[in-house]
Amino acid sequence: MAAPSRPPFLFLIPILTAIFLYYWNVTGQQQVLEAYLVTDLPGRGKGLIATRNISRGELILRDKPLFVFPASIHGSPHELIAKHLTELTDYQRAQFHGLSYLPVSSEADIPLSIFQANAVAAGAGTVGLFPNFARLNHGCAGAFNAVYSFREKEGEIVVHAVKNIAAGSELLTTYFDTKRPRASRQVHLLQAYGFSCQCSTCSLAPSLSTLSDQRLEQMSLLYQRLGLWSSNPQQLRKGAEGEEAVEIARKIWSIGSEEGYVSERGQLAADVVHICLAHSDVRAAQAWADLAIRWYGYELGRDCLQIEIVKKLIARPESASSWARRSPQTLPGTDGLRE
Ligand SMILES: C[S@@+](CC[C@H](N)C(=O)[O-])C[C@H]1O[C@@H](n2cnc3c(N)ncnc32)[C@H](O)[C@@H]1O
Repeated sequence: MAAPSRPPFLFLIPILTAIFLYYWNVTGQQQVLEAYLVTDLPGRGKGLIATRNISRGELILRDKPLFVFPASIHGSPHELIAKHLTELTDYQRAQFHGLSYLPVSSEADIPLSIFQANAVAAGAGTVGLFPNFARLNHGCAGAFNAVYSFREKEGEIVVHAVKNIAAGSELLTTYFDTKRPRASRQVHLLQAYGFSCQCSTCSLAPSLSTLSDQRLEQMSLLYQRLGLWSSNPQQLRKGAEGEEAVEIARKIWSIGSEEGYVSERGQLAADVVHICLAHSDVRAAQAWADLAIRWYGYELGRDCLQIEIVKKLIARPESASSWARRSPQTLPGTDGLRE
């Protein structure tokens, strides 16, 4: 009996599959899907575990909100949440009800408690509930390895790795500014989120914890001093001047490296760009701009708006609002700063 003839295009199937898988990998789509799994973790509900090594700067997840709210509302938050819930699909409602919440005195309070335990800022004056992102647990100071940011244009939240993360490690973001001592962080986390933090920074031995507290407090004070800098000479508010201001930024950077606190660095470097431009030092401004672009890329993604702004600024320094507003000075660059 003659063998049934096979359609001539069948041989294309494995080739097309290989091309598809290659494209899937190369574009990073697969990486986004497979970078983590959601699992139960003892004493912390659910959390995200890396399923493979993740490199600093990788996009870990992106998420659309189930719904968003104005940050301050006039009516009853219960009613507003109830209204939003009726507008969700069954699947979305199940996602919402599956999220964690703080202890409540009555069942009717559960939706609000879910919202309070999980919602985050979603642009100016707005908070949103992002169902996949909401599974991300918290780590303080040197313990968190991922940061989130809201993309106005896409209306979604994105999470990027700010450290290299080994397969099997938990992905942790930070719920608030943890540049403060352990005791104060613990009080805040217990009140606002109902847990006693056991992250690697909170679990340091007492002597190391004291050193960590000192570093974090110092970082915070230095940020305050840097915040007093103004490009406008009429607004001298006890702020550090030129070289001193840049040295403060360098000190913040170094303490951050020691502590393992490697966040907000894109913004820090971008602030120094303005200081350098105010003192007409384009060479130093360029060095800080390079650093800002690199760190914004890690923290917010290489396609973020902040990078566009820095690039435009450094391409036409004279167009900056801070340009040459202070006396010309040669300022410190970025040499010797550790990653
Ligand atoms: C936004 S949710 C995070 C996901 C949550 N674990 C879950 O099961 O859906 C916030 C809640 O997670 C828990 N959580 C977050 N970080 C934690 C940590 N480091 N240690 C213990 N519990 C934590 C707390 O119960 C907190 O109220």
